[in-house]
Amino acid sequence: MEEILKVNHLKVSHRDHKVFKNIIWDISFTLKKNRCLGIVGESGSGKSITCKAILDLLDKSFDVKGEVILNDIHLLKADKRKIRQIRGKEISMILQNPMTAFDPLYPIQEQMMETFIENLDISKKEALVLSLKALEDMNILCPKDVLKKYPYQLSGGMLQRIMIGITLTLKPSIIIADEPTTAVDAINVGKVMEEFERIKETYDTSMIFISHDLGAVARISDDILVMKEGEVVEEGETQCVLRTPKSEHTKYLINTRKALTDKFHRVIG
Ligand SMILES: Nc1ncnc2c1ncn2[C@@H]1O[C@H](COP(=O)(O)OP(=O)(O)OP(=O)(O)O)[C@@H](O)[C@H]1O
Repeated sequence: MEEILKVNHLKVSHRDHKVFKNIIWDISFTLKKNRCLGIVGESGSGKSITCKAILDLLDKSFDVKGEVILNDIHLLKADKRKIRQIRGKEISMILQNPMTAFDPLYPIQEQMMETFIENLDISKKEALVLSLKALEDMNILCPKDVLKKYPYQLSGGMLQRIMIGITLTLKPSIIIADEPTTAVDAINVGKVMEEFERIKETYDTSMIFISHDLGAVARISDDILVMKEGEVVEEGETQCVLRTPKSEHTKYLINTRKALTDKFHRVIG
């Protein structure tokens, strides 16, 4: 299977005055074309830092070593302009909190149009058509009204679905979704997850899906990477790893998830 993104011996450390801390020890993995790689691990295991390091989104207090190769381009060696282009066109990130991705001062329509004009080099008229289509594709009701709203007038779930719509319109080769349901209310979590399943089925894209929720990762990913304290403790095809986990930590995550599900079933009878 064709590999689209290769991460080799990634190491990340952080320096705050005289305090030095290793965050990612030495991890390697690949994202295969048209597959979804789930990265699972408890809070603080290094999932977000790994993805930010890949996209050069960490500030100067972090030191990043190793190789990140996207279609033969070495991202950690590429100049800032090239990286910015890649972030817009090749790799898109869907963040934990969609509220932070939107500017509170402008209506959704203006922000969507600006993003499309900047990244797709199209006219205002075309950008408006695309904005409407992006919301329609997400099955968002009354899309014309939604476009007129300010971010604070919409729920976290709605904003995240709009974010997904924007991302899909840009047609990146890779989508990185970092805990995309964290800021979404319980009622809308299902809808956002359904959108991710639809992306997998319908679009020609490869995806990294990060979550501390093993259930969500199991539902969406083809391959899985289990992280603990900045290291990869297990990797492989998701169904295979979940059926026959080798690492004690994977077993622990599976049992924790099972205990939660059992409790839920007891509560709802
Ligand atoms: N800005 C920062 N400065 C210093 N250390 C940081 C910073 N951001 C994260 N870290 C540290 O890096 C480690 C990994 O954090 P990271 O955010 O990648 O974890 P995570 O697995 O994504 O957790 P979560 O599920 O809570 O988002 C943690 O020990 C965290 O304290």
